[in-house]
Amino acid sequence: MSVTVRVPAKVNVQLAVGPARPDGFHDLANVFLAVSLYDRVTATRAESLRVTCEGPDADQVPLDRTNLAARAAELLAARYGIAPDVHLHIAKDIPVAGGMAGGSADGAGALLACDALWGTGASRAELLDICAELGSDVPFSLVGGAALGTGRGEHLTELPLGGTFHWVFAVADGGLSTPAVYAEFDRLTPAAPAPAASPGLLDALRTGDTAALAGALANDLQPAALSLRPSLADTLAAGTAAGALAGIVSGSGPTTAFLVKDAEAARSVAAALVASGTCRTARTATSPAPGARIVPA
Ligand SMILES: C[C@](O)(CO)[C@H](O)COP(=O)(O)OP(=O)(O)OC[C@H]1O[C@@H](n2ccc(N)nc2=O)[C@H](O)[C@@H]1O
Ligand SMILES: Nc1ncnc2c1ncn2[C@@H]1O[C@H](COP(=O)(O)OP(=O)(O)OP(=O)(O)O)[C@@H](O)[C@H]1O
Repeated sequence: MSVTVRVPAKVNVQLAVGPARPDGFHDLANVFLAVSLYDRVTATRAESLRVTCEGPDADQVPLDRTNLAARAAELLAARYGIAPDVHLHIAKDIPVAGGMAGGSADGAGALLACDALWGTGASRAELLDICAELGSDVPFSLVGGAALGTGRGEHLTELPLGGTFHWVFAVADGGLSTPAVYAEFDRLTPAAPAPAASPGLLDALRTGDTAALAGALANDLQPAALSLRPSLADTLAAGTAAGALAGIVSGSGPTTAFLVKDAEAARSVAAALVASGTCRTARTATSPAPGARIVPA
């Protein structure tokens, strides 16, 4: 018997970052939006815990116990006093180390798949608790849609969304380390103010107003990502020159996200980005997208 779960990537439409806390994390006002790029995690009973991965970036994914999918299985099994004997297969479509929460998606996906496979019957609150232990972005991968993350991003308030948003993602060569980007933020921002969500941005999401959302996109980690990877400025310029309403570094980068008017604009901006030679590839996607869901057999 197998259980397959589909889990979306995310883009941060606002990422307000406060000063470093004593525990090394940063308080955030993190407005997450799930987008229609998905990983699939399949859990199958096995003799022992094993992870495999397929997809264009599969060679960059660790297959040992550091994989967030493996860690999710171990945490759930430990909580219920069972052996984490499961084969987790990841069909990876979300760019790796791209600031789109790909590893987090696999953690949330494995958790939901193992819960169903083992019949543990964990409550939603317990699953969210395990997600928060796995990583700051993991609870949102379970929930999907749109949400404001506070604390280190793990405390979620779901947000209403009034329409469909069209995106183009320019995938860069190589990844950026999330801790390195936060450390660069600390170096560049000696006195960061307390983070707060922008009322204008929340209104734009609620009313589905693409132009207003384009004007409100904001990522406090963008200067740090650009400092570590200056060539991202060329990608941002190429996307806006091609007709995107706005461009932004996605989370800790190096993927850049472009908000566009409609599906046709998405196709032409993606083609122009690839032709510009400033990215490895470009993907189109829409919001909203649902959180982690079991795929019917
Ligand atoms: C950049 C974002 O993707 C935006 O959603 C997240 O804030 C990062 O979330 P994540 O990858 O799930 O991060 P975690 O696995 O929890 O933490 C990895 C590292 O990122 C830094 N980190 C992460 C979240 C946070 N609020 N403050 C931080 O400083 C810390 O150095 C931490 O050791
Ligand atoms: N299932 C997984 N898929 C991809 N990377 C994983 C996974 N589990 C652990 N990792 C490790 O996590 C690192 C970050 O990968 P990931 O794709 O999650 O980055 P990200 O999208 O930038 O994350 P975030 O947006 O949450 O900061 C990888 O370099 C890899 O070593």
